[in-house]
Amino acid sequence: MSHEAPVPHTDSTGSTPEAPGGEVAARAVDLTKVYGTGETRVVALDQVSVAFERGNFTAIMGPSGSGKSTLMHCMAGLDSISAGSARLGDTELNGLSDRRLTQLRRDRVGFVFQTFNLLPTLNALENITLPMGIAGTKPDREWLDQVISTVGLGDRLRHRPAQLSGGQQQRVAVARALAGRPEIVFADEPTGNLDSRAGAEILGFLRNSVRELGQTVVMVTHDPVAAGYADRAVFLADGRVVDDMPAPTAERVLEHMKRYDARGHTGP
Ligand SMILES: Nc1ncnc2c1ncn2[C@@H]1O[C@H](COP(=O)(O)OP(=O)(O)OP(=O)(O)O)[C@@H](O)[C@H]1O
Repeated sequence: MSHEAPVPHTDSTGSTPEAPGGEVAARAVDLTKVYGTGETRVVALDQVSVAFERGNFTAIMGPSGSGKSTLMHCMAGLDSISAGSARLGDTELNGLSDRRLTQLRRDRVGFVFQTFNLLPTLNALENITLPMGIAGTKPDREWLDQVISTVGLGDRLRHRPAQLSGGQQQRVAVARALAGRPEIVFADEPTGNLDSRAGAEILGFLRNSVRELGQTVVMVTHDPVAAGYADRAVFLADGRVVDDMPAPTAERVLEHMKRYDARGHTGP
């Protein structure tokens, strides 16, 4: 196997109450994000501390406006941080220049978006390998084959996005996110534009990428069924972490959401 693809770092920041297991892939400590000033000031994240364990599949849940996407964007280096710390491996993101953040996203993070975000003029395989082309790294053939077979794209690699169903396009996006063997994959409502069957397939692939390929996945979702595929569900409300559920099932997540809504977000 070639060693040109980025290999996950092996720093051992250890187990903490915020990451109930082994090594930590990404960690927020007292992470605060404020948008705007004066009357338009919004505290989107209010001293959030959470750690995402390596080789784990975490769902971030919470009502609309609770800060899910903001947390993901700050942890992925897509948005700046107002106060506190966000670390990817042992790299502190707070204070990194735009250039370093761009490099970090390119080399160490995989992304899956609700809207697939594929380039229409490229075929599936070209879309999958494009980020590596930009980064100047050569695909690790064995890993790439494994990823492509995991997401079941073998006979569709020469098709362009318009010739693929939504579910197939999202499979390409998942393969693209995994192709560079990133330290962490962030998925923002990855099944939001799919019917339940295609959604289940994508969630199965994300879960397999964790179980079989050892990847680390953090997924923002509104959907209790989607959260049921994860190893852990972290619940946000009003910019704070309000609950942390190991081994979530769709039923328990739904029950939690009902209970929490019934309390009107007033805390435990
Ligand atoms: N660029 C921005 N400028 C100003 N306020 C913002 C910005 N982005 C998010 N916010 C505000 O921050 C808060 C958290 O937003 P965020 O998008 O993180 O929530 P969310 O939980 O992902 O919501 P949804 O489920 O609706 O996507 C909201 O009050 C939102 O209005």
